[in-house]
Amino acid sequence: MRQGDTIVVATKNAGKVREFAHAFGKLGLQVVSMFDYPNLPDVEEDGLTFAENARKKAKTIADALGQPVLADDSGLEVAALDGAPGVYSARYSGAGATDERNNAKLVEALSAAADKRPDAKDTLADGARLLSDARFVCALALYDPASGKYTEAEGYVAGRIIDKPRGSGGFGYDPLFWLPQYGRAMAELTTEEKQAISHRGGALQQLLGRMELASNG
Ligand SMILES: O=c1[nH]c(=O)c2ncn([C@@H]3O[C@H](COP(=O)(O)OP(=O)(O)OP(=O)(O)O)[C@@H](O)[C@H]3O)c2[nH]1
Ligand SMILES: [Mg+2]
Repeated sequence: MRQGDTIVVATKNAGKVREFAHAFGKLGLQVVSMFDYPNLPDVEEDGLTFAENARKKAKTIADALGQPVLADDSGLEVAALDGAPGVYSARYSGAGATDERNNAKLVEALSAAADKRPDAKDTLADGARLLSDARFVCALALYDPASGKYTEAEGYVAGRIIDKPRGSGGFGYDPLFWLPQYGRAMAELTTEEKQAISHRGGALQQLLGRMELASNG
């Protein structure tokens, strides 16, 4: 990829588009997403892993457009829920899921069991309860239809789920994702700060390294 080039990201998530536009913008690359292309096929995200779904989204859209495409499949794994909602994070609260409904369902699911667990006794200064350990996972896949090859990367960030939302940045579960080492929720970080520590930022750093290696032969 060269300065001034465009990179296609196979996503319909405005929060992801914002984060990718920020990251690639710093490299002089412009991001376009599925919002910019009408008539693209729908991709059924039926994989059992983030990586599988990311590969499927990238390949379906890359084959349709006849050019390389990047896809992101990501989600939240909550320890007290045995890793749920995981690959179902976007649809956790069922048909017509929204970030608000997903967050409400998460707090409800955790609050019920929280009293029984020692790791759920901690509270923040404002009285918010820390309900469970959790992590965000992000799998990235870049597919090039000309070579038939994938370049892939995965990133993680650990935190804890709180029972009262904080901050207005980011998207999804960010207001409930407490970062003990920063003393803030993910939604209280700027895009720049989130990029530096997030699952998506980490995966992207790794992917860029692999793309450079690939293009250097
Ligand atoms: O608080 C969050 N901060 C993040 O940084 C983050 N990254 C992922 N998620 C959650 O996981 C789902 C992804 O599911 P997902 O990868 O299928 O994406 P999506 O369906 O929203 O869009 P698309 O890219 O598939 O079009 C999202 O909807 C969110 O609920 C996040 N939540
Ligand atoms: Mg999706």
